[in-house]
Amino acid sequence: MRAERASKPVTVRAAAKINLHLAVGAPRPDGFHPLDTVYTAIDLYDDLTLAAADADSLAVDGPPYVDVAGIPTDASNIAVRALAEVACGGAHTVRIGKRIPVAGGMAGGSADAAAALLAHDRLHGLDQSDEVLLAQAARLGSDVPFSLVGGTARGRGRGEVVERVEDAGTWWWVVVPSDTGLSTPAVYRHFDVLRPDAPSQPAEPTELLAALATGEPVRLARTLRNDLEEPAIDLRPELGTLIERGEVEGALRGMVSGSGPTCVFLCEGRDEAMAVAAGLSATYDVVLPAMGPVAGAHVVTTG
Ligand SMILES: C[C@](O)(CO)[C@H](O)COP(=O)(O)OP(=O)(O)OC[C@H]1O[C@@H](n2ccc(N)nc2=O)[C@H](O)[C@@H]1O
Ligand SMILES: Nc1ncnc2c1ncn2[C@@H]1O[C@H](COP(=O)(O)OP(=O)(O)OP(=O)(O)O)[C@@H](O)[C@H]1O
Repeated sequence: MRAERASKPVTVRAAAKINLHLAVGAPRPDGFHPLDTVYTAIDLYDDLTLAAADADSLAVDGPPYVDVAGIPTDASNIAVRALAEVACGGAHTVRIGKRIPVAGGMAGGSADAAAALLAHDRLHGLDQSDEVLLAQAARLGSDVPFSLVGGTARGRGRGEVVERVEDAGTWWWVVVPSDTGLSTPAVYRHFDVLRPDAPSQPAEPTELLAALATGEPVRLARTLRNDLEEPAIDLRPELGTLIERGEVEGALRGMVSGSGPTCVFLCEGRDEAMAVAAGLSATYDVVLPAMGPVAGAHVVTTG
């Protein structure tokens, strides 16, 4: 969220997230679930380029593992919704270079929304405050404020109230996307079926925050938690098999990312991540080593 000003096309890079702690409470009257979560941003990015134009247009491309066909190119695209939210008049071309799996539980759409908000601000030289951008982000989705902030941060409310937390580590991951996405609302609905006794206050990440401050991966692995893992695996039993396999290959811990179906594996370091990735590649087509934490949405090119 650094201030850079430009009237030429602006490219903003925004990262995928992993929920290191995702504690979910009983649904609120508005249907959303209260969360206590700790997000971390990893070096798997979407790049969004915004330019002023005579007519609106949107184009998306990405490597074969990205389900480009599953991304709407009309007004329902969340990047387009973000621009509509902040519309200052005038048309835009939007180009999204997508690397974050679609409907994968890694906040891919949220990353694009955050990128669009920041690109719009910089393209038009608005230089709005972080508070204004964060409020715009929260209106677009629960994960969008974190996509702006990046690093490692705690999220409360429905996930949109974010504050940075101390993180002394460089964490190495292996990311394994699925061919077919999972609907976030469907996973929350299944959580409600499996956990009718969910508490109104979600569990706090006390042990996890202490582990983050030590920078020790073995300790972090012991404290990872995702309350949406059980419903995601119940909907997609093959995810349980994948998690077991990654741990056999040497990961400290495997887990479902957010609402899934992407699975992520925390490893002791870079070499171990490469070895786990090589082992999983024998069976799984797309296996992506990654590290974090990395920055939130930021300008990479202007003009
Ligand atoms: C699963 C997570 O990725 C974990 O970080 C998020 O909770 C989902 O965040 P998101 O995709 O930005 O979600 P939103 O676009 O705000 O909401 C999509 C849908 O997810 C469900 N939802 C989302 C967040 C939340 N705290 N409770 C919910 O029940 C609701 O059905 C909502 O209609
Ligand atoms: N720019 C976008 N990129 C990806 N999907 C989009 C976009 N705009 C709208 N969508 C729609 O949103 C749905 C959810 O996509 P997204 O990739 O954000 O899921 P997700 O990563 O599981 O989200 P989260 O982790 O925040 O719950 C897609 O199936 C698609 O129909």
